[in-house]
Parts: sequence; structure tokens; C-alpha cells
Amino acid sequence: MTNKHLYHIDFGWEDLGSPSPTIALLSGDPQRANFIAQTYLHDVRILSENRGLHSYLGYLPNGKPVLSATSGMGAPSLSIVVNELVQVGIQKIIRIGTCGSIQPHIPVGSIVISSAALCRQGAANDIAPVEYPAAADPFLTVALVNAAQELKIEHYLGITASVDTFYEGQERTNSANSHLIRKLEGITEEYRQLNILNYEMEAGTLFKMAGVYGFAAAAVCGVVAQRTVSENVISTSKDMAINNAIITAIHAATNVKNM
Ligand SMILES: O=P(O)(O)O[C@H]1O[C@H](CO)[C@@H](O)[C@H]1O
Ligand SMILES: O=c1cc[nH]c(=O)[nH]1
Repeated sequence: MTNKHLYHIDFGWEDLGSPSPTIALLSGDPQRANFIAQTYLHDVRILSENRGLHSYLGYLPNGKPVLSATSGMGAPSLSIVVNELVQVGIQKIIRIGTCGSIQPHIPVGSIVISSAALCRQGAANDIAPVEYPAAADPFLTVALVNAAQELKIEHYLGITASVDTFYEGQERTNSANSHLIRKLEGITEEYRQLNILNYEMEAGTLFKMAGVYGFAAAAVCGVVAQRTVSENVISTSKDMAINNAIITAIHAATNVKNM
């Protein structure tokens, strides 16, 4: 752990009070990090809004200190934030994200809890060999599943595809680029056959970092697109999907034991 003020997250361990938080809820979207802090934590203090990486310190209903922080979109940004969070003493990270389902039985509004990731992400290759497993922490993951069961939230546990692009990498052609390079044509159907549940853009690198650095990581994502039906995000179900992911993570963070 360091006393340094970290360059990107723009706070240091000395800003975190005592006892300092060891768990972080990490959202891609800064507005989600803010919403989580304002809605589900108490005695909230803003730590920084540097570069849109909004971070808040607050307390769960059982008094446990927790960070609600922002990873930004994609693995390069996430890798910077996660490295710095670990430097200020974070030992557990739950990613709270959004994703696109690629299985017909996983509807918009439900949540996917990742057991592991197929990690097709360049940033992860700077951290570990490409073959290195991108596995979620089993204890944090079970805590998420238990939370979803207790809250009666429709949830699916399985493998996530973490990729670097929202459009080409997730085989979207309804965009500024209608041309897909050959290796990506049919990739979604191939992943479907491989029992991959969903697409998102951070979990794989987070899981590899957890293995290498020695912290615990898990991911829960609200399903906002159903890729067997359409490429589009379904905005009418987005809030419900995100809220389901958030309350599952809050419940799990409350129940999980300190290391
Ligand atoms: O909602 P967040 O957490 O940002 O997650 C998903 O949404 C973004 C793409 O729209 C990517 O970051 C993807 O992983
Ligand atoms: O389809 C989707 C939806 C959210 N996030 C993604 O990465 N893909």
C-alpha cells in the first residue's frame, strides 16, 4: 500500500479514513458510480472527478466502508484505475456493468454474473500471457449468485466475452463501419456455440489483473441488448437491468467477509 496521491484516480490512501475501504464497486459509467454512492451508501464523500473517473467513499448499511469508482470504458482505462485502486489498499473489486446477451434464453433486464472471461483484449497482453486464465474470484462470485437468488433477480452464471470494441469486436455492422474483417464474421455465433453468455468490455482484463496482482475480482452486468434479436441497446429496459446489477452487487458486498 502507498501513501502517494495517485495520478489518475487523484486520491491516495490517506484520503480514505480509518478503517479504510478494501472493497470497490467499479462502474464503467461515472454517472453509475455517482448513482450507486448517492442511492445505496451513506455518509458519502466525493474523492475525485479527475478525467471523469468519479470516485466516492461511502458506507454500506452494515457500516462497512466501500468505494464506488469509475473504470471508464474498455480495458486500457480500467487497467489504470485498477492498478491505482490496488495501490491505495483495495483487495476486492466488483465490476458493475452493462452487457449484450448472445444467448436466446438471456433476456434484456436480467443480469449475467461472470464465472470467467474469454479475454480478447490487448491491454491484458501487457499484464499476462494471452493463455493466462481470466477467472473470477469464486467466493465473490458465489456471493453475487447468493445475492441474486435472495433478491429474486433473474440471473445467469457463466462465461463472458470481453472484447476491445463495442462495434466491430461485437460483430455490429449497423454503424459507421459496415465492413467486418474476416476473422470477426460469424464470431458471435461461434461464441454462442461455445456457451458464452454475453459481450462486454472490461471483465477479462480485470480478472487477469486480479490473478497477477493478487486481489479478488467479480463481475455482474445488466443485460441491455439481446444480440440474437437486434444490435441495438434497449433503452426502455436499461435502468431495470442496471439496477438489478447494482442491488445484487451491494447485497454481495454487504455479505462478503473481509479478507
Ligand atoms: O456499462 P459499462 O460498465 O461501461 O459496460 C459496458 O458498456 C460500455 C459500452 O457501451 C463498455 O464499457 C461495456 O463493457
Ligand atoms: O451490447 C452491449 C451492451 C453493453 N455493453 C457492451 O459491451 N455490449
